[in-house]
Amino acid sequence: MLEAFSGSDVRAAEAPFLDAGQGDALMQRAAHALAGVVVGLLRESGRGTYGATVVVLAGSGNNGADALYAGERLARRGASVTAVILADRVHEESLRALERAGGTGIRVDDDAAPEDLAEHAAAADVVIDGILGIGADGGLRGRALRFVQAFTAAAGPRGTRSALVVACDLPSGIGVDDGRVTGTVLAADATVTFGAPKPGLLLGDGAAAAGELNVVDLGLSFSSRPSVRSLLDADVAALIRRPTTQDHKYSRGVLGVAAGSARYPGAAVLAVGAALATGIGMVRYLGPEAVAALVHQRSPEAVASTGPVSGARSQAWLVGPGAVDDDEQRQRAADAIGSGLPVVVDAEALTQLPERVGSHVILTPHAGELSWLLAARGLETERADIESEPARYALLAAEVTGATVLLKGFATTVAAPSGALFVQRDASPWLAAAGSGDTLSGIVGALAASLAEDDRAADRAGVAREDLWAVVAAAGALIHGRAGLRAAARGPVVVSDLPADIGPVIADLLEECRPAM
Ligand SMILES: NC(=O)C1=CN([C@@H]2O[C@H](COP(=O)(O)OP(=O)(O)OC[C@H]3O[C@@H](n4cnc5c(N)ncnc54)[C@H](OP(=O)(O)O)[C@@H]3O)[C@@H](O)[C@H]2O)[C@@H](O)CC1
Ligand SMILES: [K+]
Repeated sequence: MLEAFSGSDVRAAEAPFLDAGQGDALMQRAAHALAGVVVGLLRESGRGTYGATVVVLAGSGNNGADALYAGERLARRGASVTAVILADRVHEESLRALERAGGTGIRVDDDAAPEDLAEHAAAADVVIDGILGIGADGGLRGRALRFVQAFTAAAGPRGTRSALVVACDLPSGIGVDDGRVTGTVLAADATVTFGAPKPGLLLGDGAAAAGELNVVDLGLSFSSRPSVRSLLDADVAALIRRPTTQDHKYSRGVLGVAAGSARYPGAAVLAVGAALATGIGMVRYLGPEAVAALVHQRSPEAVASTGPVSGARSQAWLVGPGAVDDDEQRQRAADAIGSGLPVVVDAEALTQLPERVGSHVILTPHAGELSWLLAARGLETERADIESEPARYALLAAEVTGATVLLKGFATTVAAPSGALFVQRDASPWLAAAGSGDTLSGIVGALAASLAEDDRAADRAGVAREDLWAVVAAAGALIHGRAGLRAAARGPVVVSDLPADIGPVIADLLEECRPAM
């Protein structure tokens, strides 16, 4: 699991080392790891370190020092290293170390035009961004801002430029703790972050600016809970409940699905198909006969009924997808939410939510639905506000409803009422299509049903019991995103074909994490 800690948490964790006089040792470890990543990237790109041109951008703080010491190491391996000092002050010892190793330092003053140096940097093999680290306060300003703008104009945007940009700790210009980019940012191809990822590397525009994330373990220990977490494959594999020889269809999990309506029958087909592909013992479908007939064409194993929730024994429920203008589906949604069982509440069923529920109720709104949900509780917000600060509003919604909130988007944000926050960025942009959310809710519903009676699930996932449903939702987002990526490798994603990719995604996760025999 990637666990991000705020800048102040990292400083607190670092304090005992500084008190013990080990600050320089930490810095050297950071520089060593940073240089190692640069060497690896140069090797991968076929350029090699010897003779490579490297430009180190150095700000006034220790972030600049890390980058300069990394430059020193690269100079010792034969790279031609130039440091561009973009502040009045610089960590002098690290600059001298670089110069002793054969590198050159250039101090940029306020009168200097940054264009020529920016062109030199744009033509380099590697640019190391040591302008701002966790000491960043607001967006880039002054000389650093002018230089980054000139560099971007000369080099072109990431993806088209020839120089590889490697961010030291974090890309300069992102909010350390929220990932917000209010002005200019130096988007990186790779980020080497020290001690722990910072929240800004997992959230919003900051995550996009970070490129490939490398986390360097400095042996820091944290007393606080992480601000944000992202599940990795091994976490999802550990969470998934594998069938045993003792299992039968009921013990593997039964998901009740009250989805679809005369107006939107397809949502039921998509949700049921995705749930079955995720791997459960049974789906009980509740809804109109005509919709059930359609569900059966695609998923003949679903057990269908037109009856109420009370007559359909399940371990978890999924309510809402496509259930529009249908009083019976509305009633089923209300009953399922009140059942005490884990329940995924999507789309239309969000209107059935009582004032307060528990974390076993998993809401899956998009930004527009979340805006409505908050407004219904007296909290007026624009959809655009939610899109620019998804974590903040998902947490707010979890706090005021008591539910687990999965906010849909390219990055999926999951907030628990405890304040725990998960972000998953596993999706393909091709997944932004009608019906995609129905498949996501089916996956999350299936995971919830299979884990509802599994007392060890939270331990396996490494989270507090109260945050289990947030992990389940985040795991669903990972599986959904991976299925989308798999499908997109063949071309534009057809959502009704997505279940065919869910099974192989789960097989890959389990295979990769199979314990050695
Ligand atoms: N913690 C750890 O475990 C370890 C930390 N390590 C490293 O230390 C780094 C943190 O170093 P740090 O504290 O010196 O802060 P850092 O970000 O380099 O510089 C801040 C200075 O920049 C300036 N400035 C601020 N905002 C600005 C803006 N918007 N635009 C322009 N300038 C701005 C401001 O200076 P001022 O302008 O006030 O003179 C401020 O003082 C950390 O990221 C990691 O790399 C590792 O070595 C090992 C282990
Ligand atoms: K940086």
